[in-house]
Formats: sequence, C-alpha cells, structure tokens
Amino acid sequence: MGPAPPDRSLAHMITPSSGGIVGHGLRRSFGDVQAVRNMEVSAPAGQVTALVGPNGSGKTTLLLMLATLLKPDAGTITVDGIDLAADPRGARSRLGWMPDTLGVWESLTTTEILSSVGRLYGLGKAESLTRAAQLLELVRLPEFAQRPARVLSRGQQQRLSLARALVHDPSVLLLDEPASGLDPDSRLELRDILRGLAREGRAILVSSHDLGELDEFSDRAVFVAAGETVQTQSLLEADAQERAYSIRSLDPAALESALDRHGVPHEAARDDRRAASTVHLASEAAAAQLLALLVGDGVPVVGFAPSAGALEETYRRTVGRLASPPTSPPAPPAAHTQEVAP
Ligand SMILES: Nc1ncnc2c1ncn2[C@@H]1O[C@H](COP(=O)(O)OP(=O)(O)OP(=O)(O)O)[C@@H](O)[C@H]1O
Repeated sequence: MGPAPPDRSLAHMITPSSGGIVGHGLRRSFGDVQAVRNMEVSAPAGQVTALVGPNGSGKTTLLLMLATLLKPDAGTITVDGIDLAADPRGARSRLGWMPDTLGVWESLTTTEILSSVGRLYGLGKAESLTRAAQLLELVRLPEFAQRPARVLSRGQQQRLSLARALVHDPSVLLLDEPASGLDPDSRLELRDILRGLAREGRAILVSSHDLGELDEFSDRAVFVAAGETVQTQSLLEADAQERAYSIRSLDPAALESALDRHGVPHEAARDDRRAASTVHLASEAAAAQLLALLVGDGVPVVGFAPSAGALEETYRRTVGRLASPPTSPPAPPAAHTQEVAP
C-alpha cells in the first residue's frame, strides 16, 4: 500500500457551531458618501454565501464592518450569536478576514508568516509551526514552505492569504474578492477549498464581481446595489424560479414552428454565433415538459439549457435593473412567464 494521502481536512480542529454572521440595519458614510445605506446580510454556518454587487455598491465597506475593522454608523452585527459591539474580542476570535490584497512581509517565508500570525494569536512556538504546515498543505502550497512570499504568483498569494485567515481556526470567514485575477485552474482549486471549509461547518461570506462564479462557488447570494441589500436568495430558490432557456436544434425552422404550435413565445438568442431560440419558462418542470414535447414532435434538439446561471439570472433581474453589472452583457428584455401546456 502507498502512503496515505495528506489530510487536508481541518475538521478535527474546528469547534462546530450553529452560528454564522448576521448584520442588521447596517449603515456607514464617509463624509457625504453613503457607502452603506441599509444592509441586511447573513452568512449561515456550513454554507458559502456570495456578496454580489457592482463597483462601488458598498461590498468592501460592509465586509470591513463585519470584520470589526470599520465602525458602523448604525446597525448590529452578531458572530455566532455574539454581539460584536458588546464583545468585540469574543467576536473577533471567531472571524477570519482575507482582504483583496495580501500585504505580507515579503522577505519572510510562508512558514514564517503563518507561524508569526499564529504566535500573535497566542499559539506556542511548536504549535504555530505545526499549524503553518497544516495550512500550507490545505491551500496546496507545501512546496513553498521555505520560500519567501515575494516569489509567489497572484494565485499562490491568494492561497497564502486564505491560509493566514485560517490560522486561529475561525468559524466565520470573510473573503474580499478571493478569486479576482485567478486563472481557471486556480479558481477551481479555490472553489474546492472553500466548499471543503463550508462542509466543515464554517460560515463563508465571499464578495465577488464575477457573475459566472456565483453558481460555481455559492449556496446562496446576497445581492447589493447602491449601498442597499436588494435580495437574498438560495441556489435552490434560484433554480426554481422563472428562467430563460436557450434551445438549439439541427433544424432551427422546425424548432421555431414547434414553439409557435405550442404557443411558447420565443426570440432569437442574443449570441449571433450559433442559431438558438430563447424561451422564458416558469420552472424546471415546465422546462422538462417543453423538452419532452419538442422531442415528441421530432424536433432534432441538440441543446436545451438555462441561458445563464440561476443566481446570475437573479442578479440581472434585481441589481441589473438598477446598475450595469461590471462583467456581464446588458440585461435581457423583461421575461414572459410561460406555462407550457402538456
Ligand atoms: N475610505 C473612504 N472614503 C471615502 N469614500 C469611500 C471610502 N471607502 C469607500 N468609499 C466610497 O464608498 C462607496 C462604496 O465603496 P466600496 O469600496 O465599499 O464598494 P465595493 O462594492 O467594494 O466596490 P468594488 O466592487 O469596486 O470594490 C464608493 O462610492 C466609494 O468611493
């Protein structure tokens, strides 16, 4: 038998909790600028919650308040049920914060950085070195244990930054744009690490610009715009809502006439590289029914899928109506709800 694979799980090191983080009625201004006007946010334990909104919508300001680094003008924050204003030390000990840039001592090795942070959190010398080694394993940087931080690429720096946020075994993780600037492989690795940390019972709140990331990373999303919370939705709720579907057929004319025959409004898909029809369907059940009808009619269907991720669609309908999303094409025209007759 070969050697056992490295244990990347920190499950044995985390204290289970049913908490997470909740912010209620939060407000914060800078002079005349109302960065956060009225935000409600929650990130429950065991789930990855995305915090999504356009540039300047107040995400970083909100995260800084949740991380105890900025005082709210109004509102309350609880971490695992602990009121942050009443017991900031208690709350802080449960919080891990990953800013959007690493900002480390560049000449120190990754082990030195993590063990020094461990010492700051009160770990003994041997314990802090063990912890550093475990975390470097978790974030897949063990080969950089003795290398200075300045040699790390952007993706590797992000992983070291995540390791640093985990040194004191927090139950709540706040991450500001952790995937920005990462290549597709590094993004997938980050996703796997975050999902693993959530499975261990941590509450994870991740801010993001990238709509494509939403369904990939998160169990739920909090949508914000112009300093306010616009909507909070779980992935399951988003899956169940009315959505746009793109249908492709080897015979586009046959597809269009079948849709007309069944009274399903359709439009040409906005992607002009491939012929496709877009329809708006009330539920996944309606989608399954329509697909069965088309196949039953002999339409040679080669593609039948939601036009965008489920949470991305919510973004377009809510935030997208208020402001242009930074990494997406313009919002589609208003959806028609179409119940498909069997
Ligand atoms: N320290 C500050 N002083 C003055 N204005 C600020 C300060 N910090 C943020 N703001 C303003 O508050 C608003 C919200 O900024 P914030 O950084 O929270 O948005 P964001 O959603 O994180 O943006 P991005 O996605 O571009 O990072 C912006 O108008 C910004 O200019």
